[in-house]
Amino acid sequence: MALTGELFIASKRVRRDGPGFQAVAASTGTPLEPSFSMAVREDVEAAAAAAEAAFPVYANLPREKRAAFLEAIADEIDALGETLTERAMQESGLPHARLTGERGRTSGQLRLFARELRLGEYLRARIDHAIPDRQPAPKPDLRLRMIPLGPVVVFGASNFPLAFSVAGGDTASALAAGCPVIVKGHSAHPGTSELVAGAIARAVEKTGMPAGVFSLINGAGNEVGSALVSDPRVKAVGFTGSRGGGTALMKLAASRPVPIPVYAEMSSINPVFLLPHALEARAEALGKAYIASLTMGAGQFCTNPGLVLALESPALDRFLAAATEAVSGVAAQTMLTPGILKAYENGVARWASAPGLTRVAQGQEGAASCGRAALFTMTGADFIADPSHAEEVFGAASLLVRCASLDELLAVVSLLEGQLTATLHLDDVDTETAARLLPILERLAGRILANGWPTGVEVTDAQVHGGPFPSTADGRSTSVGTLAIDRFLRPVAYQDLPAALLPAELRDGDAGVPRRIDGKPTL
Ligand SMILES: NC(=O)C1=CN([C@@H]2O[C@H](COP(=O)(O)OP(=O)(O)OC[C@H]3O[C@@H](n4cnc5c(N)ncnc54)[C@H](O)[C@@H]3O)[C@@H](O)[C@H]2O)C=CC1
Ligand SMILES: O=C(O)CCC(=O)C(=O)O
Repeated sequence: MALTGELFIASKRVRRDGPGFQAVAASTGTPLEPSFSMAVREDVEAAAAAAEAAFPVYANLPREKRAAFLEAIADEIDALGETLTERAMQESGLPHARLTGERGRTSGQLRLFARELRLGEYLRARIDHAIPDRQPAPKPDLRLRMIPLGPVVVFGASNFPLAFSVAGGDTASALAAGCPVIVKGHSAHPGTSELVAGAIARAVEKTGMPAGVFSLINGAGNEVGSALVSDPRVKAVGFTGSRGGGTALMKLAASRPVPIPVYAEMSSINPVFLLPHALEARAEALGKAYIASLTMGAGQFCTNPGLVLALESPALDRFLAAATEAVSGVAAQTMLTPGILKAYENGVARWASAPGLTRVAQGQEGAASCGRAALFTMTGADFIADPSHAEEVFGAASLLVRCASLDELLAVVSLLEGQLTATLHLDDVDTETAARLLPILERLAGRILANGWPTGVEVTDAQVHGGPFPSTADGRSTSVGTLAIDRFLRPVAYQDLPAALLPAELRDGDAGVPRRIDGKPTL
């Protein structure tokens, strides 16, 4: 399937003849064909106008039609097969197996949202019948359901060119909610983006969706993204990327005449707690598993275990010895972009020159495009003196904090910012310590794991991939799993409306969706 380098405005290919840009092969830096069009102001305008025009039609389609559209996108993505995987490999430097899995995850989550639409539970339909003779005043008839917000802008993420990009979780959940989507493509993988955008455009055509339901816009710098977030027709933003980028967009969205929500997933160091008995029982195995999680995908996961906390003990020395040995054997890995590699190397250099931090191990050297894994340690007391080292170093670098006591460990935890995950390694005998930590971790993170590693996010109903700031902009939501749909919905109550004006799900009789009627759950 030949790439054309065009944008997609209202599901149609559009070429811009001005200066373009090329992707580069992540592993060699060699430019890849073709040249990609860069959007101009009119493209932002056209995409926003088309999304606004599509919104009332798309939002009010029967749920079954939107479900069929999501499934058609999934089928088109699956049909791209190796063409998609190979281009994503070239552009991202990520390995074949990872991208094959990510392709399946991408189509899988679209199908999961189709199921969510059919279930209808997300509508939170509620009916409180009127009581006209209630004293001292009659009770009105009230009915509630969730409705979509309006056009959504999604920023494709560099580190998941499929599952968090053009047809990734943000797009799938926004489309499921009934919101048209304008994607700001990531310049690191424009070919991958074009292939997926083509799949969405074909699904739009095949299922008869309004064309403005989808656009893909590329652009250099921040101009196009800022223009999209500032457009009054845009009603919400999904973003995965840097803390600087995410907070800039939050500020921009908050300073609009009509502010809008930004669901930004930004930085997280995902603390891992090695509780004493678990550490004693399996120090070496934990050390090895830690490094496997840390170095997966060159450490370019926001769920990467960037901080490990444990109490000083001989078992901790054994853990560290095993982790050190494992890191030393890790081959350098291609990083996503030269910018991300540079940011990683700067982060590692900052740690290496910081007083109190010791680099205990490095991975093997590699090509110029590759990042080397790195393992650092420091004491709890030094961390408390300078907690700035808790800032995310995006890549395969991690910090082990050796604490003198549980109180010191708790003092370290109290200095941490919001996290996507917190992990406990524990045995039965550690339960009391874990129980002390648990309420603290609930306040700290969106997902709490026991005896596992935080990388790899299962896409399910009960998933939370979110957490307090700065792991995300709004810890009340998740960007993975079916609850992600909530970000793009708002409740509307209908008081005393005649049945003919009510949406089907709120009329009396069997509506085929779970509802709460006069305080009682149905279905
Ligand atoms: N924690 C995480 O999940 C991730 C963190 N990162 C961090 O971000 C760094 C840079 O990676 P990128 O993927 O390029 O992220 P980025 O945040 O620099 O860019 C992501 C997207 O947002 C846009 N953008 C960024 N700042 C903007 C602004 N002020 N106004 C308008 N648009 C803006 C960019 O054009 C791009 O499309 C990495 O080195 C890493 O530190 C990157 C990916 C994931
Ligand atoms: O670990 C995963 O599957 C998702 C991680 C993620 O969201 C990210 O790295 O941006």
